[in-house]
Amino acid sequence: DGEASGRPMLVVWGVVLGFTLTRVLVDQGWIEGNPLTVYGIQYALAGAVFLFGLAQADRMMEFRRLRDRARQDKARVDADLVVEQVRRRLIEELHVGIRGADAKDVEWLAFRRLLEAVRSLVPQQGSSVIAFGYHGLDLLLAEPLGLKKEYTRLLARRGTTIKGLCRSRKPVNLPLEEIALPDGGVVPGGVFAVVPLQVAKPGWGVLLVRREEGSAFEPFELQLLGEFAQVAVNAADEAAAAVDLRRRAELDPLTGALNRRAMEGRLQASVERTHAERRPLALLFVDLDHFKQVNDHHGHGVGDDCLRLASDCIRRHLGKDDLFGRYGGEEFIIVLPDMRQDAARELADRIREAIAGLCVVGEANVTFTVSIGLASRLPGEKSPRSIIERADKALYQAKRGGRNRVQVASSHGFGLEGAAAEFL
Ligand SMILES: Nc1nc2c(ncn2[C@@H]2O[C@H](COP(=O)(O)OP(=O)(O)OP(=O)(O)O)[C@@H](O)[C@H]2O)c(=O)[nH]1
Repeated sequence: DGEASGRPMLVVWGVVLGFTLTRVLVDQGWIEGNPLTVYGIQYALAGAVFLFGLAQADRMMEFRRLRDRARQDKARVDADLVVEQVRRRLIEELHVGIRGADAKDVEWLAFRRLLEAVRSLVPQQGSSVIAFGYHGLDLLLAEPLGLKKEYTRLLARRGTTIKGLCRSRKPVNLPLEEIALPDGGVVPGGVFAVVPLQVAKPGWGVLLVRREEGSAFEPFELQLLGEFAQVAVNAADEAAAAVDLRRRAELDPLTGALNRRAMEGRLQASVERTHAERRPLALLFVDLDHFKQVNDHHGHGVGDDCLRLASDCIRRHLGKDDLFGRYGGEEFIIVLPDMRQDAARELADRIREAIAGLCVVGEANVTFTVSIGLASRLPGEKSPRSIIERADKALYQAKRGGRNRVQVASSHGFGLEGAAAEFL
């Protein structure tokens, strides 16, 4: 550039030099004077000054252009840096925040983190994540506090449109008019960035980001939202898979009951908690009667079916805080925290009766029964071992007493007879 603007100046200075020589020759009388030979030097100098000014203006403009471009580049780099920082923070938070979280909280936590991240990146009036059938959840709604109602209404009115847009799997702008409802509520309006979540079918999910009407999201914003949503979905998928793996490692594959190791850990915690809170706890030892005969007469497959049926039946009788584990081949333990002995006995009887009514349908219809030993945590008792021992003894008595019955353990001989029988 410098070379290009320098060339005309060189020519002009050459012309000035030429006219200076001509003037000298005129002054010496060697050539004839006329306006060109006498004043040519002034014309050439004026031209030189004009061209110099032009070149300077050019340089100035070029300088401004470069400065503006540098500013834009810096702004872009700064913005990219902010995006990367937020992305890194989101990944870290997802990694730390949802690992080890309760299985039921994993998705919700991941999407709350996502909403916080996009709020700091994309100017908006509010955002929410809505997902159906994701990881087996009916409906998952993560939204800023206090806006649950609005988003629920939005879903009721615009759910089909939003779901339809999710099919394209690409983030898009969706302008929506606000709807005033007869009950005084409103369905929020504005421009919505509809960002489909890549979740396994038949589930579907969307990140919705709202802005005032007339301020559509730029393509780079939509792309950013799509990328961040994907980061959160991946993290939620991984965390849910890890939870699933942990859960499976605790379950008995045949019956789906807790395996013995997991059961012992949970039982210990449950006994300690009820001891600390001075609450009752009942434990049932359940054993299938004459199970060897079932196996011998009908085969191991039918025996397995009996174990599965009995387990499903027991589970149907339990609450969400009760524990159910397979303790041995055909032995199960049921832990009923916060349940007094009377109630536990009634429950045990209901389970016994229900199992007696089961039937494995096959070549022969096989019915079977269970015997149950019941023991309660005694006041002051904080270890599961003695409770299991008592329940086991009671089970033995139930077997000796003719099977298909519930036997309540006696607390005699455990040195706790004197303690208040407050849980019994
Ligand atoms: N089909 C099947 N059988 C099992 C499994 N685990 C243990 N068993 C069988 O369970 C039977 C337990 O028999 P026993 O301990 O003699 O007791 P029982 O025949 O049930 O007699 P009582 O308990 O005295 O009523 C054995 O035959 C085991 O082979 C299993 O996973 N599947």
